[in-house]
Amino acid sequence: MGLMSFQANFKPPAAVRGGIPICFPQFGNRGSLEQHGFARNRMWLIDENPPPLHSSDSNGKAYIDLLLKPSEEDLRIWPHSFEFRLRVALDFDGHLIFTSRVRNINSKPFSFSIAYRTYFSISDISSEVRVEGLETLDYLDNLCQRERFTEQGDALTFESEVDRVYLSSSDVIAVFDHQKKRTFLIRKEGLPDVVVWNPWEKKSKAIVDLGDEEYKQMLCVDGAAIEKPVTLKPGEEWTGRLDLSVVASI
Ligand SMILES: O=P(O)(O)OC[C@H]1O[C@@H](O)[C@H](O)[C@@H](O)[C@@H]1O
Repeated sequence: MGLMSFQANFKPPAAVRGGIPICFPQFGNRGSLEQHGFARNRMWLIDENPPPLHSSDSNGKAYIDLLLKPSEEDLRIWPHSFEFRLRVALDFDGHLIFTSRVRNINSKPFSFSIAYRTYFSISDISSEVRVEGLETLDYLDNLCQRERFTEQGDALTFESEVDRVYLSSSDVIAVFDHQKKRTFLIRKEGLPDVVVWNPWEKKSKAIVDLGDEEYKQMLCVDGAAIEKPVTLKPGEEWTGRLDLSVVASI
């Protein structure tokens, strides 16, 4: 379901162009950190003994638990101690489920943004793909200095670069691919916003780890919490969940 660029660079600390990098604790350049925050550029540890999750997050699934804690260097640029636990699970029906838990282990509150940057592999962005679930929503357009607009169309189709944050969406979004006769379903909890990004022709040429033509076969649709950052008091924990699946469509 996911796209991995043929030009992707797998050498840390660069983020990988494809898959599902996690943008945390900042989205884009809305803060002083590197673009999309540092989490996607770090090595996560395998969490051998995570605090228990709800049984529905484990039963009948294959899963791995990952853990990110800030390094000394991270704390210098973002002085907030946290534990970010991520469970990546696959169930028998092919649902890929990401359960994130961010805990404040500091003595002061902090706020963060998060997005699961999800690269979907599609047949052809300009003729075969539409996104449903964003109709009538307000969005911030990154191509117009984050100005706020309201989505007018019935479903979102694509004919040029798109870089938007849709606000307060429903918890199910669908990406239809007519040629491949399949639909990606994005179900989310705790993630009110949805980012839609495709760099289109000109910008793709400027992105070194994306082939010049690869924008045609990719679409990013990210479950996210951006407009209203999440604030955690000392000891508090936030949970967010993203469930991705594919169904056949006509
Ligand atoms: O190249 P990156 O860091 O993965 O980001 C890709 C794009 O992600 C979008 O969400 C940003 O609004 C763009 O500005 C950015 O170019």
